Amino acid sequence: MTAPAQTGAQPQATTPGAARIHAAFARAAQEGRAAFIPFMTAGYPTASAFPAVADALLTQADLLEVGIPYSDPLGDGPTIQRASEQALGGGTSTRHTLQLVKDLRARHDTPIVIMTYVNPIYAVGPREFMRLAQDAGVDGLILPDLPPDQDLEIADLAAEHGIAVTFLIAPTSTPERVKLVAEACTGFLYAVSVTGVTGTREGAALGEVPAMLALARQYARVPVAVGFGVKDAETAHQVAQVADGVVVGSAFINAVQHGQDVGALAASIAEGCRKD
Ligand SMILES: O=P(O)(O)OC[C@@H](O)[C@@H](O)c1c[nH]c2ccccc12
Repeated sequence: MTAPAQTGAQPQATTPGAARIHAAFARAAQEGRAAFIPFMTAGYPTASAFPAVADALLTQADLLEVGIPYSDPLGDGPTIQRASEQALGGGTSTRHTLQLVKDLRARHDTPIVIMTYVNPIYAVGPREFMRLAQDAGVDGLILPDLPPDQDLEIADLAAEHGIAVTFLIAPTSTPERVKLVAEACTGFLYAVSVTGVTGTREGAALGEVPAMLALARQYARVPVAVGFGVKDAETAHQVAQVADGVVVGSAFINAVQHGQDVGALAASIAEGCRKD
């Protein structure tokens, strides 16, 4: 396995999920690309239509991020909030999300990471949640509202079940915070491109992102992905110059909502992820 671009550090594969995630980043890097990581809310637009949307994304994805719909999503902008409400209204629960992922993993070998706030994990029960996630073939968890120094139970249980964890940093994170978060990540590190909610980055400048990544790379033993506000091949290409992975969420929710061709958009953004 090769190290993530620009770090020289060897990713430490602490779990089978981490190994699969690191391999996906390494494969993309070998091909001269940042890993392409599309996001989709589970059960959106409906529970029955979700698998086809996910299949379209998975044909292009290096990793797929699946969101557990949740009623109080602090970090989510209006687009993803609406998708969550619609999915919840259609009956997509946390358990159902894990079943949808299990069905996807039966058809695809691409690593799948679950984005969830901690409440849905506690609602099911952390141990039961991890058991179901492992059984579904979940490779990693993205935990946007879990400070890695506050709840060691979740990260420990994830590791016990072979699942990697990802925490977030933002341009406002202090150097101490960046160090803490970067060292706690076992899958990849998620760097938020802006301070704010999903889907909101405006303008073309990368701003503080390169400095944030340079700091994160001093501590992270895992690849670093950037998300928030990437919406097309052009913005993906810009982020791909500095990041090991590019996360795209709201643009795909919008495409589904407007009946656009998700596979075509994914192909175009995946092409934008090349590093040149
Ligand atoms: O929607 P955007 O701007 O493309 O950003 C990705 C983001 O949606 C996805 O990773 C995500 C969805 N919900 C989240 C909550 C917190 C952090 C990240 C997320």
